[in-house]
Order: sequence, then structure tokens, then C-alpha cells
Amino acid sequence: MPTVLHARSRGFVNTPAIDRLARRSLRYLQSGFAIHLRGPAGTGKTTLALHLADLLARPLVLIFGDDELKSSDLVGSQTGYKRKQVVDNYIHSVIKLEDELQQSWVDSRLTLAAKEGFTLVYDEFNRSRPEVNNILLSVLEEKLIALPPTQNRSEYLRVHPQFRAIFTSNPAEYCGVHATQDALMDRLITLDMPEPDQLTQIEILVQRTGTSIEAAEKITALVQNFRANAKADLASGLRPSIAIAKICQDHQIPALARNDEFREVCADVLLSRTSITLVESTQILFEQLNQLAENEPADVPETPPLLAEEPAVEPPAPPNLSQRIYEYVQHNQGAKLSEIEASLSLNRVETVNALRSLIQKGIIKLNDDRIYVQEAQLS
Ligand SMILES: Nc1ncnc2c1ncn2[C@@H]1O[C@H](COP(=O)(O)OP(=O)(O)OP(=O)(O)O)[C@@H](O)[C@H]1O
Repeated sequence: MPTVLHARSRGFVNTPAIDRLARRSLRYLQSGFAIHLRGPAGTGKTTLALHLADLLARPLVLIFGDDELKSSDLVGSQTGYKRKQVVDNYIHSVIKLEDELQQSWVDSRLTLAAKEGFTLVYDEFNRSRPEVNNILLSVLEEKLIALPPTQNRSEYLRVHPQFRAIFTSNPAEYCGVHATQDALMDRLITLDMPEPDQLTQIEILVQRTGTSIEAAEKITALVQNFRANAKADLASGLRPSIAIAKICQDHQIPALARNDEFREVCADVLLSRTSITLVESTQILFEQLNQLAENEPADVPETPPLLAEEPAVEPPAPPNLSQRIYEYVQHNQGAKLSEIEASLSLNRVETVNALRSLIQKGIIKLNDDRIYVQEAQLS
């Protein structure tokens, strides 16, 4: 049985730029379309995909694209044998034995998600060979999965109406990726994810690592300039910036260009990410750091950075909102997520947050697609 996850985008940082993209994506998913987040490495595609899966409030099945992936890894396969023995003793003097060996079918991740109406996140799907992904064509368009024929199972499986798919991919110039067939692209709504803007990067650094705003600004600017000058702009600067900020924060290294440890961290994180020689990239980085150091007042007290904060926790839903949802569910003796949203004029984020907190407190429960008040609350 493939692993099913419950999406939880811990520490998701929402800035106006991300929020706009998330809202558009959620709208398309809610209308039943599959979406495709496309962009260079480290722009936040997977993080956004998991956040959207969280907002859809359905179990999550995650597949990572891979050149070695086979169709059976997506659809399922015949595995093992089931043995059946029938002893027919209808006439006592005669015993008839029937021994039958049957292969048993095991669903794989795509089949499971499509059958049960889960959310499928297919990360970096263009790392898989195009012919392996062909099965997705009928899943997305005809809402059918064609299974290999066997004697005891129907060859077609109808896709559950709540099945949703989120794809992510890196652009074609990345190594290890395949060109995607037009027919599949035609079935997806593709949203390009560029390098996150500077405000977003600073916000992510501050919230993810607990570093100060000044340090986050300095690190993102340093990484951005280095990437531009050292031909390291194929991937986003977000990942190296997070790495530098986190290491400095964890080890109380001040983000000062004249601090030797800070310079070492920057060199270790950045120098291997360029297509130029190590000598050239080292020169570019140290020129940049020297310039920065000149502008740092000599007497800046090297205050140790703040201790790492606890991972960001989503703000709890306001109590009156939980109360309204609770009353609605109780009054209607159960309700669907979409009914609650529509009847109380709520958006998906606030509804999911409030429901999650009510479920954690044991006040309500989720059964199939409906939300009910726990029996203990009714008595
Ligand atoms: N909105 C966000 N909130 C918090 N962290 C984020 C956000 N977006 C990106 N990040 C962080 O930035 C880093 C890169 O993000 P992510 O792995 O989602 O990028 P990606 O585009 O999927 O990269 P790749 O193509 O290499 O898989 C991760 O450490 C992730 O946690």
C-alpha cells in the first residue's frame, strides 16, 4: 500500500506575491483543473504545492519524478500470489479438491490517489520519461485510468471527482529533465514561478531562520550580486541564502562582511554553484565582501544574533470563527468543507485553520468528506 500523507506545510511564508499565486492556483484546482508550477530550482514550487495540498484538505500522495520510474510505479502491478483451496465434500465418499493460484493486484500511487480522490503532488515530473507519464493523459482528460487487463478486474477505473493533481517541473535547460509532451502540457494550467522577489526572500529568511531583518537583507543582496556576477543564475538564490542565514543563526556568527567566519560560510555555500573556475568565483566573492566591509562601521558591536526561533506556527483561527463553524456543523448534523465555506462566507485558509484547531481539540471529526461534531460534545 503506497504511503498517504497528510499535507502540512509547516512554516509556510505568505507574502503578497506568494499569496496572489496561491490564490490563482487554488482557484484552478477548485474548478477541477490540474496545475503545473514551473520554475528554476529553489523558487519554492514544492513548498507551494504542499501548501495548496494542505488547503485542499484531502490526503496527499507524493511522487518524485525520476528517469528510472516505470508505468507500474504510477499505476500498480501484479504482485505475489493468492492461493485458494476449495474442498468439495458434497458426496461424502468423494472429496474434490480445487487448488487455484491467483496473482494479486497492488495499486500504486497514482491509482490510489485517483481512486480515493486524494491530492497528487507529482514533483519534478519532467524527470520521468515522457512515455511513463502517458497514463496521465486519460486521467486528466477522460477521468479514467486504463489498467493492464486481467481476468478478475475491470480494465478501466473511474477517477474520483475530488482527485486533484499538482505538478512541478524545472525548465527544460536543466540537466536530467525530459521535454514534456504537448498533449500533457495541454491538459495542465501552467504557472511560472520566477525567482521570489527580494521582499519575499527576506521574509522567508527571517521567518525560517530567525535571523534579523538587517542580516536577511545583507545576505539576500550578497547572494543576488554574487549570482549575477559569477554566472550562477540558473537556480534561485533562495536556498543558498537560507543556508547562510541558518548556519550563522545556529552558530551565532554575525552577518558582517569583515567577520572571517561569515566569509567562510558564504564561500562554502556559494563557490560551488557557478559555472566559472573556482579562482574566478573566489575573487568575485571576496571583492564583493571587501566592498561590503568598507561600508560597515568599524565600531559596530558584534552583537550575537538572536537565538533561533521556534518554527513559525500558523496563527490560530479567531475563537468566534471556530464557534460559528462548530454551531453550523452541529445545527446541520454534519457538513462538507465547501458548504461551510459557502454558508459562512469564509475563505479556504481560515476555514482549514479553524477546522484543524477544532479537530485537534477533539471537538469535531472528519468522516469521509463530511465534518461532524464528536459524540462526546453532543451528550
Ligand atoms: N513560501 C515559502 N515559505 C517558506 N519557505 C519557503 C517558501 N518558498 C520556498 N521556501 C524554502 O525555500 C527552499 C526552496 O524551496 P522549494 O524546495 O519549494 O523549491 P523548488 O522550486 O521546489 O526547488 P527544486 O526545483 O530544487 O525542487 C526550501 O528550503 C523551502 O523551504
